Amino acid sequence: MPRNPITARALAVHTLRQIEQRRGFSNRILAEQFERHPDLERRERGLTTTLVYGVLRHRGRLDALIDAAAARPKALSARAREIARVAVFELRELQHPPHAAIPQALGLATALDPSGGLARPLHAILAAIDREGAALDARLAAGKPLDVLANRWSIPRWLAGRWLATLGPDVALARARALAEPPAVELRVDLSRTTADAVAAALREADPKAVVEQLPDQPQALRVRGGGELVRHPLHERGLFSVQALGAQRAALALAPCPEEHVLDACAGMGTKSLQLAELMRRRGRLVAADASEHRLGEHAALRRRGELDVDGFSFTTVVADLTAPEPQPGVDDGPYDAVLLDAPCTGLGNLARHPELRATVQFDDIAACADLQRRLLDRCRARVRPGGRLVYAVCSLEPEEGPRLVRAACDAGAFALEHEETWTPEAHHTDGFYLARLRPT
Ligand SMILES: C[S@@+](CC[C@H](N)C(=O)[O-])C[C@H]1O[C@@H](n2cnc3c(N)ncnc32)[C@H](O)[C@@H]1O
Repeated sequence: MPRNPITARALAVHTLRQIEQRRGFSNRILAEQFERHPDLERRERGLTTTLVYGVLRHRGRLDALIDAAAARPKALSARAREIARVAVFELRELQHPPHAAIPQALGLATALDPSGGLARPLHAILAAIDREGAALDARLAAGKPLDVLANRWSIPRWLAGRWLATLGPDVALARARALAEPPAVELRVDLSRTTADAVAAALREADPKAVVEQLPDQPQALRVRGGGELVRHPLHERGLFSVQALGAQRAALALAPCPEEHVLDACAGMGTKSLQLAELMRRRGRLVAADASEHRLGEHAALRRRGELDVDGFSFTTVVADLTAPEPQPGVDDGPYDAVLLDAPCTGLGNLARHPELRATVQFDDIAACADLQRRLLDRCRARVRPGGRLVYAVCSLEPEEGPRLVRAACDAGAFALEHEETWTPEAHHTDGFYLARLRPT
């Protein structure tokens, strides 16, 4: 007999457990699960994605609601709590009717424990939240600012305290609200080979329900909602667009590499910005993409093909190197560069909407640890820029120690002159948090 296909709710619970146990990136673990269930229909994949990201974004609030409704909240096993979180998210955030959300959750609980020992307390919790959820949510939204940020908006308490101190309650609350929203997919169009109009038209044709927005002051950018899995689109396969957040798109633009220049993409990772640098260089000159992770650089073979980077007059090399090392790194230190992009490793705290699992994994001490690594990378990368050349320092975090404070300290120490600075915030720009600075070594 054919096995029953897995349901979206069951797969969401399993994926959430995996993300928590492996402390992994949500997008990678979800993609891995979809690969294991290739027969899952598009609609079910969509619901699984909504449930996984929604529960991660609202976890603090869902737990506060469950704790308020449960007779013995500590008695819930980790899996039972995950089933409850999914159902409460459906009831409170998606406004799914109880007759859809509750029996599904009870079915999962009964499959785990056929005696009903799990389903009975779960039923009591969900019935209470169905009856009183609006009042419970109103209570979470009405306390002291620190409690509201932590309980209603699911910001880790230590981070909520920092935001209140540095941003004040209004901005902290606006940021937390913005980070609770599912973000649109942002795309960068390769303007050296096509136009934003042409890509927008192709996306609308592929999915007439997709909402594709062009941004007047960012001609390379598109913002898409509901367009399905865009990385499967043929134009993505040809490298004519890349998935990249708006602020991140600005880093290479701020560096403004020219054709024939010698450019270093320090911390190139999987190469999204390397491809953009090549586009801006019109595929002429020399581009070195370096990173400590051989695994991440492994993506560059596909990038080379998608981006048509193997052309006469353009040298694109990929180098595994620790860019903090004091000794010269072969393949990287073969001459000073006209321009260096340092897209530094960071806490990722600007990305809490797109990577909501970071709410649970990033800790206070990580900020100082990242800032220390960033300082060493900035110092070594400065030595790689030719006199008169330029460096763009960028991070997807809005914590001052990783961005403006670090850059100011380097400028105050006489290492650089600050030429340009940009900060992209979720509350003001409806995108991921991003900071960048263009610096001239002095
Ligand atoms: C923010 S990610 C880069 C993302 C990439 N630029 C992109 O656009 O896809 C930071 C990168 O820094 C790399 N990294 C961390 N420590 C490093 C070091 N000491 N030397 C070189 N690269 C390092 C990580 O492997 C990671 O790929």
